[in-house]
Amino acid sequence: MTTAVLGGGLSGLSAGYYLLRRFGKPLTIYEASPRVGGWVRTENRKDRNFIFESGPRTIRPVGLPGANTLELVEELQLEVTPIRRSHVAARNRMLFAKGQLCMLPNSPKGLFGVLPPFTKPLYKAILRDLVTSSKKAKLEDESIYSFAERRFGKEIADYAISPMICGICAGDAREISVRFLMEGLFEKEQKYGGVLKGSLMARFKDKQVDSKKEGLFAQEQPKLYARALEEKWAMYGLQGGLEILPKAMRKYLGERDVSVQLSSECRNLTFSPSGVRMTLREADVPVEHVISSLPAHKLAPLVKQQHPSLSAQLLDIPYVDVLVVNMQFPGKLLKQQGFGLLVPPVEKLPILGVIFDSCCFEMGENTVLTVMMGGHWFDQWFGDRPSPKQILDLATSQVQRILQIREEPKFSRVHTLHKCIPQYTVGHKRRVEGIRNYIKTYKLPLSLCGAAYDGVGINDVILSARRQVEAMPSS
Ligand SMILES: Cc1cc2nc3c(=O)[nH]c(=O)nc-3n(C[C@H](O)[C@H](O)[C@H](O)COP(=O)(O)OP(=O)(O)OC[C@H]3O[C@@H](n4cnc5c(N)ncnc54)[C@H](O)[C@@H]3O)c2cc1C
Ligand SMILES: C=Cc1c2[nH]c(c1C)Cc1[nH]c(c(CCC(=O)O)c1C)Cc1[nH]c(c(C)c1CCC(=O)O)Cc1[nH]c(c(C)c1C=C)C2
Repeated sequence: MTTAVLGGGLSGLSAGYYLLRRFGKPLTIYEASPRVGGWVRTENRKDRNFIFESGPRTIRPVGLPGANTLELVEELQLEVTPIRRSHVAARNRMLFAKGQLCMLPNSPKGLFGVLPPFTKPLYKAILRDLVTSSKKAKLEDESIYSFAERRFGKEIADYAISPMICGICAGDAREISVRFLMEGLFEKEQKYGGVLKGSLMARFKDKQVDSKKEGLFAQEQPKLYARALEEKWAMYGLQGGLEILPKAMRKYLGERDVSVQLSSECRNLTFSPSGVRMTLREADVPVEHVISSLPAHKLAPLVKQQHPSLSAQLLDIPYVDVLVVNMQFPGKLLKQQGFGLLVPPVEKLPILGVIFDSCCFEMGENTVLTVMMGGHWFDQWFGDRPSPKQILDLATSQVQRILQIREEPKFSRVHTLHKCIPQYTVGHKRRVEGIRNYIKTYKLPLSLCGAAYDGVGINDVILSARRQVEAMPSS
């Protein structure tokens, strides 16, 4: 079968990897830009011993999706930089709220004291879940904010859940589906009438799903995953930065005669009983099957001519813009060590959070920080399109205020990431089912993977590619 993959981000490259493994060639990946990696982009300043990441920097080695990524990392023989659970970057996460930097609890003991910005011990929120019955009619979906407020109270919704949502999808918890982050908890509540009750009952009643049962790994779990469990990794990066991963995937595929065509934007897809005609800038290419890893809003115009309703459904998945400002300061300037800080949206500040890169990874005598801004609130703060200098000045002044750093950054970068993170708003699961049902009903030789559908993290987009390849007919 001749197959084409659209997009050379992590999901498209993964689709190429799994297609090669399952079907062999011929196989081509078409990428619109002149590089692979999509949102994964590293600037490695070897000369000064620091790294700027404008996209992701860490991966979680958790569960089946985490094990799957580690299998790939192992196959590509990449050098990992583990961050163990005992590491300061794994233990310390902060909030900037009510005018102060607040450490989030990192052990069960922390649930019993009153830790700012919270005004009550956190165990009370858990008790509230135990005594609150699920009297409401059974819900198909709701916002993660309303779920958290219902079960744990407004304070938890504002100061724990809302910033966490910012730190994953730069979104507003009042709009994001509870299924995005808490599918398991939501289902337990709906089934057993409470999150805690549900978790306990499920231990006895529900079957455990493990990677072997799902048949993902032929023999046993990947060695690197076993190492991550044994060494208690909380997360990991890659030596040289995360862009090493897409670069290594491209090399791996190239060495096996898979063509990765850069600067090759697909402009239209025409479906017929014999397959798909892909319109590129200079040629039309017929193939039997297409796997699209494109953001939903980029795939929509390609199918609009023949399938306007599919196109409209794809456009119903919203995206947000994020501003990323990387900064380097000579010397060790941070008074508090940790992964970073998040700013709860109720604080109404112009930043979403700051990552302490030089705490996560060894960067010599440098302080490296990444400030993230915009997201759901992009237009509110940046609607009048400030210049890169104005954005840098704003980020610097926030960092100086919050972290009491007096210096100006020596090196910096400002990136505007347009429509970089999809928002799994209430009803997302239904929308994705609708899109996939349409494709099935019209028997389109099209599979969809990537961040738009089945999870926004690196593990999710790699696994989504694998699942789509496995679901393809064998001839
Ligand atoms: C700021 C930020 C921080 C993040 N941090 C983390 C993190 O810490 N941990 C984590 O796990 N995840 C993180 N993520 C998420 C992670 O980066 C994404 O899940 C992942 O990169 C998405 O990969 P993808 O292949 O699905 O999509 P993309 O990276 O969007 O790739 C799609 C590709 O398709 C190409 N394309 C578009 N249109 C066309 C066309 N018409 N024809 C051909 N090609 C086309 C694009 O150029 C692009 O290369 C972060 C994301 C962002 C934005
Ligand atoms: C402030 C903006 C953002 C920060 N990171 C991201 C945004 C939009 C993007 C992002 N971060 C994570 C993921 C992957 C989720 C997954 O499925 O693995 C994505 C897409 C990881 C992550 N980072 C934080 C949390 C709570 C998570 C979820 C998983 C985990 O618990 O490790 C915290 C966090 N993110 C940012 C900051 C400043 C921060 C906290 C201190 C930036």
